[in-house]
Amino acid sequence: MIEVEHLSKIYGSTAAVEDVDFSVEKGEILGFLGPNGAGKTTTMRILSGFIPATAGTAKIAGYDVHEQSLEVRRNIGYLPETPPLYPDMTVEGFLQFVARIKGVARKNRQSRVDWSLERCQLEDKRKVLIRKLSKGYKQRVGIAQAIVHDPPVIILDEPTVGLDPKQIIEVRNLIKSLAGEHTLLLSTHILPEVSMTCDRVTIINGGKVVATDTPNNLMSHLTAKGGYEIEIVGDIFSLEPMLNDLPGISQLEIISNSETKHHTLLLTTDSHQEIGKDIAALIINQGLDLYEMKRTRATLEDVFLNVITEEAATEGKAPILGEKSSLEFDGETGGQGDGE
Ligand SMILES: Nc1ncnc2c1ncn2[C@@H]1O[C@H](COP(=O)(O)OP(=O)(O)OP(=O)(O)O)[C@@H](O)[C@H]1O
Repeated sequence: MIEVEHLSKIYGSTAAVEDVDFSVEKGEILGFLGPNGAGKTTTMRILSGFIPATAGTAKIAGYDVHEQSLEVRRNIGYLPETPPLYPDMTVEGFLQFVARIKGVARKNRQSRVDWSLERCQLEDKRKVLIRKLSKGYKQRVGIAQAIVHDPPVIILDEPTVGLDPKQIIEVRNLIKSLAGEHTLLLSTHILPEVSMTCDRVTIINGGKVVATDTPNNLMSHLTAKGGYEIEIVGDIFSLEPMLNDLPGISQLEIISNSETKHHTLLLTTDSHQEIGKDIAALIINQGLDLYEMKRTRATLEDVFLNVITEEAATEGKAPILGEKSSLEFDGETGGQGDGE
């Protein structure tokens, strides 16, 4: 449904997007994940026909975004980072207006408007002026205007930015409910958003695609970096060398309280072997009290940092871990909503 090949956009001397390839299958939600300035908005603006690419091709539902822009506009619903709303119109009036300019036949307009109001849970706000709505409701109107002409492809640029945690959950549920009958491309710099919402994720950094896979596959590539977190009480002098000698353990960190003899063991394993029972046996045989033992696995954060660090290393650049600050690891930090 969305096919992007060798897409590039150069602004003067800045390559905002460089040789980007990805595709989105019918009914799928693809997350487009990257830190600020990665090239997400630029790619989405090219796909929705707002700006031309410098090189490469992009097709929406089989139509070339450059050569067949009219067909592309009919087949696409786009929510930019800032929704294009008219504050002095009512919700229903605005959706009627958008349906008209998007070419919905007069006889179908009211049913399309009613459908999008219902899908976005806006029915009781239909007569309210847009300027009187909370940020969360405005975002729903933004999504409603993107789907009112029933496009098969929906592109959403950072749809949950600035929403409070309750609004974030509501908008994510709405997005998930649109998949299946629609194909969605969703940009975000919030890591948990992709694992919660998307079927696959394309990671973009510095204008280039650095990985594409399902969130689970991306994480399982790093299972080798999993390990165990263990809480024990007792004397651990003889346990420490035994653990270090145990095959499959690549790293051992111990945080101890010498007064209470309470120790937290952080073990990193370097293989796919399950060695939990061997570790537990060693602890018990040493006469220590085992309070808690849990498996720790790679997270999407690890995947993201891993791929962008590898990318920087292969290009001879310094690792860009500093950019971590522009990527939210905790998606529930919005907090601008004015209540619903
Ligand atoms: N009109 C423009 N003129 C010049 N440079 C631009 C323009 N638009 C974007 N850029 C640059 O292109 C790069 C990619 O920007 P883009 O907005 O696509 O990133 P993004 O991943 O969407 O980031 P954000 O989440 O901050 O919007 C950045 O370095 C940006 O400064």
